[in-house]
Amino acid sequence: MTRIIDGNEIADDIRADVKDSVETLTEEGVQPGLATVLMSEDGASETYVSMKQRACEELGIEGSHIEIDPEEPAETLYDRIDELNDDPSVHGILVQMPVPDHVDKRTVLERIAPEKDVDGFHPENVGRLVAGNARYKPCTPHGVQKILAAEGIETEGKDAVIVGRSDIVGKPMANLLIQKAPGGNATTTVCHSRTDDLAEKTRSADILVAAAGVPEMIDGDMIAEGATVIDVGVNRVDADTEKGYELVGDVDFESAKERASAITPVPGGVGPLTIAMLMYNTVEAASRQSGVPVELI
Ligand SMILES: Nc1nc(=O)c2c([nH]1)NC[C@@H]1CN(c3ccc(C(=O)N[C@@H](CCC(=O)O)C(=O)O)cc3)C=[N+]21
Repeated sequence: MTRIIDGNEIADDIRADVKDSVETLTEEGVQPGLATVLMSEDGASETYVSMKQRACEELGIEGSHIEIDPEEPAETLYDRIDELNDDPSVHGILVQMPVPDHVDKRTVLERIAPEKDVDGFHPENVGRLVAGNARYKPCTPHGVQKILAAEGIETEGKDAVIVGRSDIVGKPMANLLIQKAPGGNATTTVCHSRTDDLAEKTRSADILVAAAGVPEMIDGDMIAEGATVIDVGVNRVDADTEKGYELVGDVDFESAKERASAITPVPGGVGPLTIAMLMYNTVEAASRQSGVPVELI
């Protein structure tokens, strides 16, 4: 029987643990704070940012939110980042991606103080991750590791295939899976839009991570019998629903579940973990910046 992985349940356990650590910090007079910055009128981005703020509220993390009109000059965003860097009540800063075209993404990522970069996207933090000395593991790949651990899926010695080479999922996922560390030690292949014979590669996977951002591009015949399938895709496709869209993954769930031994659904798979790990990183940031130790698993 194929196991349908319940991401909400795994995220709940992590959030409970994070909440305990928030209490430890607040008892010591440290109120963990996360600032989110949105410079976009995109509906999906607005939804994700409000979900992050709601998660803060639930866990007792002080959430603050800044919205910048996407027509504003890039300097407005850079200035706000500087202010947040200098604000001791803010331990974590997240600038929701994507930013408008006239804003230089690299400048944004480099402007955030590395200690407050709870996304783990600052080049210093990327470098540390690659060197096996991560400060904050990027939320989505970290969440995928938590799913595999919670489900008892061994990575060591296994063939892991990632489809997608983005800076926020594909590349850090590959780095975590090849690390000489628990949740790593996998033989890791990264595929992308220029890969010859993608299906041949995906069929060789014991663990397949789909993170290309292309709706339902991975179907059952691209998956080995008994593989673990982790679907990172969150694609909004037009549909005759109340919201006017339907959320679909990068995996064709119906055909994939006939072959996989375990599979994450969309929604309710990786997404909830992304938010839980953001809370986790924020608490870690507050602990490091205050010197008050916490125990996070
Ligand atoms: N600086 C930055 N950091 C991010 O972490 C970041 C970002 N920019 N830009 C966009 C992506 C996307 N992302 C998601 C988070 C949660 C869900 C999530 O919880 N999804 C729910 C459903 C949500 C819905 O109903 O739309 C689920 O899969 O069950 C999805 C996607 C974070 N991102």
